[in-house]
Amino acid sequence: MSVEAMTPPFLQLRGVAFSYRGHAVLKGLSLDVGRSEIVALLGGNGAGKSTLLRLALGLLSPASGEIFLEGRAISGLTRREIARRLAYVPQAHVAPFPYEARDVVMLGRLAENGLFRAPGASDHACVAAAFERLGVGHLARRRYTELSGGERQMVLIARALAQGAPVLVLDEPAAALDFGRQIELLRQLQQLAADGYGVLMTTHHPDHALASATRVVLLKDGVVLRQGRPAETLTPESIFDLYGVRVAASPLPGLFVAAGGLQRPT
Ligand SMILES: Nc1ncnc2c1ncn2[C@@H]1O[C@H](COP(=O)(O)OP(=O)(O)OP(=O)(O)O)[C@@H](O)[C@H]1O
Repeated sequence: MSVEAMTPPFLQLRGVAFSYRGHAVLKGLSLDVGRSEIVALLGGNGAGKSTLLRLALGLLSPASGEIFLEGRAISGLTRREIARRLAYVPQAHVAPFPYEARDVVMLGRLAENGLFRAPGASDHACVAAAFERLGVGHLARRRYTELSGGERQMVLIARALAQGAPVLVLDEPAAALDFGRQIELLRQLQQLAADGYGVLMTTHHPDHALASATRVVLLKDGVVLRQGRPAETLTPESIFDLYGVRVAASPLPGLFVAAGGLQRPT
């Protein structure tokens, strides 16, 4: 058996169910995120996508079923152990204090350092590398509160990279971005996946999933309606089942495919 086959996926959900005060949101849901995978989670408003992310982050506990990070049950991991395995990118938010963007990214190092150790040279190098990798080094000294929504989103992704976890969990990462930056973001995610990261993201854009995901998971009524390769899974029928709207077979309305895939012309 190959090493690949023996290594457990970065993230596994097995039969996960969850209710908010008697309101069942997830009813037995299973999915995996492995190395170099981009898993896009789609579902209508209120389908339970954010709830699923909160469960994966260990912020909520399932009523039944199990969640594993690198094969270890999340229920047995400390917050720090979870943070070393999984980094969360929330939707771009406004910070209460005018930190410099590089200080926001340094927060990603907390998982490694804890609250009481001052950042060292290796932490500063890690933060600089995260900015560099995303091509947004020019934002490092800017005040986070003065950045645009799209710029903040890139800073939050840099923070997740600085955390050093192999799985990135992103909540609608393209929501605040203009069209060009959406394409750029998806390209970045593809590059990160090519480098071995596992990516789990929610999206309201089937076209984003088609363009970038290795697998899509369609969530409805608390269960996985379908999951599989984007081109085979995102069909007019499944879009209708998911959102109740009829779309043409090809191209989907509103779908603009960047020439040559997601590569931006240089
Ligand atoms: N803290 C909470 N207490 C009670 N109910 C909640 C809570 N958070 C979410 N819900 C409910 O759980 C369901 C799933 O919500 P969730 O935010 O996970 O959906 P979502 O798929 O992320 O939705 P959207 O696409 O609109 O962001 C909704 O019916 C919502 O009203």
